[in-house]
Amino acid sequence: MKGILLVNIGTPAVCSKTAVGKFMGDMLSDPLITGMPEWISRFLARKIIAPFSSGRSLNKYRQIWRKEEPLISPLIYNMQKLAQSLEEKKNIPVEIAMRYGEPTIEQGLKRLEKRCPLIHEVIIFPLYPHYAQSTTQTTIDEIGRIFYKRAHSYRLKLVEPYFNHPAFINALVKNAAPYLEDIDKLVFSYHSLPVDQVEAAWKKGKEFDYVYQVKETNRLFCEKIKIPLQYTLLLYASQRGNNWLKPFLVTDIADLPRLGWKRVAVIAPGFPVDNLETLFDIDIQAREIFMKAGGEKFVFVPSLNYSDDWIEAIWKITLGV
Ligand SMILES: C=CC1=C(C)c2cc3[nH]c(cc4nc(cc5[nH]c(cc1n2)c(C)c5CCC(=O)O)C(CCC(=O)O)=C4C)c(C)c3C=C
Ligand SMILES: [Fe+2]
Repeated sequence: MKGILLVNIGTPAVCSKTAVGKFMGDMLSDPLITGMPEWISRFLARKIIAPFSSGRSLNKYRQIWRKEEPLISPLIYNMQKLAQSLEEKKNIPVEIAMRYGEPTIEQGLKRLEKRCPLIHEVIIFPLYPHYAQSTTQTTIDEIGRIFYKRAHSYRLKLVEPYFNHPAFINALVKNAAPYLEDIDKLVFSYHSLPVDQVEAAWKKGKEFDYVYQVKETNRLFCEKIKIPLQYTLLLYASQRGNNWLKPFLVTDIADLPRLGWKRVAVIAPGFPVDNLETLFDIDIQAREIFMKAGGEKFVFVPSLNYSDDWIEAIWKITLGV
């Protein structure tokens, strides 16, 4: 029997300062996130960054946290719904796991093992379509650590970045099409990254090249939906420093009304399920900046979440067809 583990970056367990601080502390202790040695990352994360900036992040989480039952983070909610639908539609056990926070990857694997004692293959499906050391690589490393600690009696299949898979592009197009009428510009928003991390990986080839991969997704999306690439704009969001990939969404979105683009749609193909970075950084923060700068219409394109086309895409990507 086979099983699927959907993996994402993580989210706080509850909407409180302690939980947000813990999540940020775990994440920012990872040398693959910070690019610094482990002991420095750990010290800065737990003693300085988490205590001092968790209040600001909590304020953002408060605005996007689910207001109806279940009162959980949207990222967990969307992943649970996705797992449930995938399991029902494809008749395969599916669990979810987080790189930071819970359920951990180890807990996710144990849940699959418990549910299916005869499991012979676990397919790890990262909810990051593009390679980054802070997502793809740290997930691979964590799985390595888990497998080193104790013996496992099944084989592992790790799904590679699927930024150009036709089924992923098809799901993006089907999901976005209803939102793209009557707009002047389509903005592709991707998570920004430290330039040194991107450059170090890019030298290894296209399989590791974040910027190449996001541009490929955009090109294939435009080709499929039949809109010229010139009608779109690539911006990077959620940067945490100046030497991160530019142009930044928060600065450049404010220029668009002055340039004559007063009606925009923003899509974030790097996030298959909605989370803080889409629901706050784009739908709340970028919207406010754009409208204050004279924009007339701001359309937020929701992530794929648990749509049927996305479930079909996961299935095809998993099977390698
Ligand atoms: C494409 C996906 C992501 C990349 C690449 C990424 C890089 C990255 N992130 C941080 C620091 C933080 N990320 C935080 C939250 C967060 N990040 C992603 C995705 C990517 N991060 C998601 C999906 C989420 C959370 C979502 C949720 O709970 O809904 C946070 C915490 C909160 C905040 O204030 O934003 C931090 C901090 C770094 C430093 C980095 C690359 C080096
Ligand atoms: Fe992040």
